[in-house]
Amino acid sequence: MENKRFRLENPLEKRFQCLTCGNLVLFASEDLHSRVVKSCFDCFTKEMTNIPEFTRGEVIDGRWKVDRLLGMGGFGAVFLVTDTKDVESAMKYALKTEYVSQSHNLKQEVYVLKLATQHNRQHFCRFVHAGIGENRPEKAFYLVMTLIGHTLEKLHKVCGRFTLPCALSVGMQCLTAIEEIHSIGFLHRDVKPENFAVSKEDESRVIIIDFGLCRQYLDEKGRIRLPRPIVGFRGTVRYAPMSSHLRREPSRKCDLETWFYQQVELTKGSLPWRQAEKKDETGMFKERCRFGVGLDIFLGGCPRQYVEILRYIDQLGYYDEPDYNKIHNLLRMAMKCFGLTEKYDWVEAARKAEETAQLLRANGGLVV
Ligand SMILES: Nc1ncnc2c1ncn2[C@@H]1O[C@H](COP(=O)(O)OP(=O)(O)OP(=O)(O)O)[C@@H](O)[C@H]1O
Repeated sequence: MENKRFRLENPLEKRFQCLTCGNLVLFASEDLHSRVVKSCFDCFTKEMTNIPEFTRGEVIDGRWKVDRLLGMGGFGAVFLVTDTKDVESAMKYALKTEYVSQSHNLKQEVYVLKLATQHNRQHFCRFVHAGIGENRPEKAFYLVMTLIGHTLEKLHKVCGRFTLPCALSVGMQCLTAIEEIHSIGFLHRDVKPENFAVSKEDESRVIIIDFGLCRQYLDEKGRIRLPRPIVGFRGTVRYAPMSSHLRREPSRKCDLETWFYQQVELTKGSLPWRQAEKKDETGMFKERCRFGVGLDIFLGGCPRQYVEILRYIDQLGYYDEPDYNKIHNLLRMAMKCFGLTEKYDWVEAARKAEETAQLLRANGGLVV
C-alpha cells in the first residue's frame, strides 16, 4: 500500500500490518465515520487527537495570524487566519494543516487546488499559499485558501429537505464542479454533501472541497492510466460507486455514479440504504436499486429523467469520457417539465428573513 506506515499483508483478506504498533489488523474503514483509513483502530484514534494545534493570536510561518478553529477533519485541522503582510484588506482565509510526519493528503490537496486556480476553475476555493510552520512536537504543513460558507450536508440538515428546484440547481452545479476536476486530470473519489459547500461571497455558487482522496487518472502523456487489477476501498460507503464495492479501479463514471446517489438523497431526503450497517449490505442495496421494485423504491418521487441519467451513467465504461452535457440537459428538462427555475432554499430563507426584519424595523418592531 502507498501509505508510509501501513503495509498491505494480503489484499484479499484485507489484513494490514500497522507499522506504528506492528499488529496485524483488519481494515477499520466502516468503524470510523465511514471513512477509509489504513490503520488499526487504536492508532487511528491516537492520530485523531494528534493534530496540529494553533492558538488564537499565534502567527504561523511569520505570516498567518490565527483567529480561531474552523473545523477538524480525519488528519488535520482548519483555522481561520488573516494575512499579516496585508493588514489593510483585512481579508480572512482558511488554513488547513497536518503534521509533516503524518501528512497523508495535504500535499496532494495543494497540488490539485493550485492546478484548479491556475486553470481558473469556478467551483473551487482559490489557492493562496502553502508552506511549513513550526508547531510542537514537530513541523506542520499548511495550505491557505479562500473561505467557504456552509457545506451542503449542513444546509440539507438545516433546510430539512431541499425543494425540487433547489435539488436540481445544486445538482447541476455539483456536476459542473466534478466536470471541472476531471478536466484538470483528477478523479475526486469522495463526492458527498460534506465535500460541497457554498461560496462565502455568493451563496448560490457551489464549491467542491477536500481533495485528499483524489487520484490522477491521466498519465504524463495525457493518456488514461491502466486500471490496477485490485484496488483498496476508497471514499464513503453510503455514496461509493459499485466499482469500489467490487474493488475495481475507479474512473470518471464512478464520480458521476457517486454524484447521482447524492443527487437522489438531496431530492428525496434519504437513500434506501441509509440504515445499512455493513459495506457489503450497502453494495447489495445499490445493485438491487437498478431494477424492478428496487428501482421504484430508489427513484420513486424523483423526476423521470433520473431513470435516464442512471441508465446513462451505468452504461459508461472505464475509458469513456462522460457526456456531462447530456446529464445537464436531462436535469434542465426536469426543471422545465415542472415549470421550475433555478432556486436555492437557503438564499430564499435569508431573503424572507430580511424582508421580515425590514417590516419589523419599519413598523417599530411589529409586523402588521
Ligand atoms: N476553505 C474553507 N473555509 C472554511 N472552512 C473550511 C474550509 N475548508 C475546510 N473547512 C472546514 O474544515 C472542515 C474539515 O475540512 P476538510 O473536509 O477539508 O478536512 P479533512 O481533514 O479532509 O476532513 P475529512 O477527514 O472529514 O475528509 C470542513 O468540514 C469545514 O468545516
